[in-house]
Amino acid sequence: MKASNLFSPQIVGSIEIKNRIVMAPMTRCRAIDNIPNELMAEYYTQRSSAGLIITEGTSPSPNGLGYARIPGVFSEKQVEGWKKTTTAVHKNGGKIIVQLMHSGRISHPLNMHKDAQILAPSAVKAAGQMWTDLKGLQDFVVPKEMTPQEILHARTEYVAAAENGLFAGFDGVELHSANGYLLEEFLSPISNLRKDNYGGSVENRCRFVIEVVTAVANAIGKEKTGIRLSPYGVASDMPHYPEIDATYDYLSKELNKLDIAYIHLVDHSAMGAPAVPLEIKKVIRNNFKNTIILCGGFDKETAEAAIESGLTDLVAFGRPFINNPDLVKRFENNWPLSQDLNMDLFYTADEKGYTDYPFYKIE
Ligand SMILES: Cc1cc2nc3c(=O)[nH]c(=O)nc-3n(C[C@H](O)[C@H](O)[C@H](O)COP(=O)(O)O)c2cc1C
Repeated sequence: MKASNLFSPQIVGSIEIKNRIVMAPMTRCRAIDNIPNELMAEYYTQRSSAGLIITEGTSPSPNGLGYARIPGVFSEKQVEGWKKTTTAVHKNGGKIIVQLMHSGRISHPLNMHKDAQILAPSAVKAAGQMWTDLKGLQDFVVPKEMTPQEILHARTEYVAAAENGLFAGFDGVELHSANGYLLEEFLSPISNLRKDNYGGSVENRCRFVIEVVTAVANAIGKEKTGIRLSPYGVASDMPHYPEIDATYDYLSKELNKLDIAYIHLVDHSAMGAPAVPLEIKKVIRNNFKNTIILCGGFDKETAEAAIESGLTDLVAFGRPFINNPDLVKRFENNWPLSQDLNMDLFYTADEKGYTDYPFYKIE
C-alpha cells in the first residue's frame, strides 16, 4: 500500500506544521460574553494533533460580533482568554491560527452590544434569519452603508486584532473573506452597490480586502497572514454574479504579489451548496505561489488524492474534527471515524456535543 501523503511536515509561511491536516474554522458559540474560556481551551487542545488549527470566527470589533456567544479578540479580557487556548495547544505540540471574522450584515442587534453598529458596504439586507438567545430566530436587518471613515476604521480594527492575536500567542491570522461576511460582502456586486472607489469594477470591489490584507501583513508579517475565500459560495445570501471568475482571478494575483502565507479555499458542495468549478480552483492555484488549503467534504482518501494531484498543499477538515477529536490518529491507523455527529449541539453553550466526543479505543 502506498504511504499516505498526509503526514509529512510542512512549512506554511513561517509556521512549521507536523502534518498536512488542518482543522477548519468552526463557530461553536461557547464564548459566553464573547470571551474565550477554559472549555474552549480544552476543546482545541483535544484536537491539537492537527498540523494546524484555525479557530472559529473571532471578531476584530464590537461591530463584528453578529452571532450569539462568538469570541472577539479586541479587548484585554478576550486576549487573556485566548492565551489559555494558545498555551495549552502549544504545550501539546500543536499550531493555531486565529480566524478574524467581522460578520458585517450577517448580524442581529440582539446579539450585539447596544452601542455596536451593523455595517456593510451597502444598505442591502441579507435574506434569511439568524439565531438570537433572547428571541430565537430573527430576520436579518438592513445594515448601515459604511462611510469612508468607517471603512478606514474597520481596517484599523483588523490590524489591532491581528496584533492582539499574536500577543495572545497565536501563530498567525486568517482573514475571513468567505461565506458572506464583511470582507466577502465587498467582493460581490450584489451586496456591494457602492459608487465610490470601493464598488463597481473588479479592482474596486477587491480594494477593501486587499487593503486589509496589506495592512495586517505589514503589521504582523506576511508569513503569518492567510486568507479564506469562497468563490461560488452561496452561504449567507451570496448569489452568483457574472464576474466571479474575473474577481477571483484578479484577487488571487494581487494576493500573490503580497506574498502572504496561504489561501484557504472553501467548497461547500458537501453541505448542499452548488459545486465550486474545478477551473476556478486551478486558476487560484496557478496564480498563487504559496500554500493552498482546500476545505469541504474531504475524507482521508479524497484528501490524499487532492494533494497528489497538485491542486492543494494542505486539506482542512471541519465536521470530522467535531466528533473525532483524534482525527489525525484515526487517519494514521486507519481506525473508523465516529458516525454520531450531533448537529443540534453545534451552537449550544456547554460541553455537551463539544468536549465530550470520545477518543478512539481499541477493544
Ligand atoms: C458548526 C460549523 C461552524 C462553522 N463555522 C465557520 C467559521 O466560523 N468560519 C468559517 O470560515 N467557516 C465555518 N464553517 C465552515 C467550515 O470551516 C468548513 O468549511 C465546512 O464545515 C466544510 O468542511 P467539512 O465538509 O470538512 O465539514 C463552519 C462549519 C460548521 C459545521
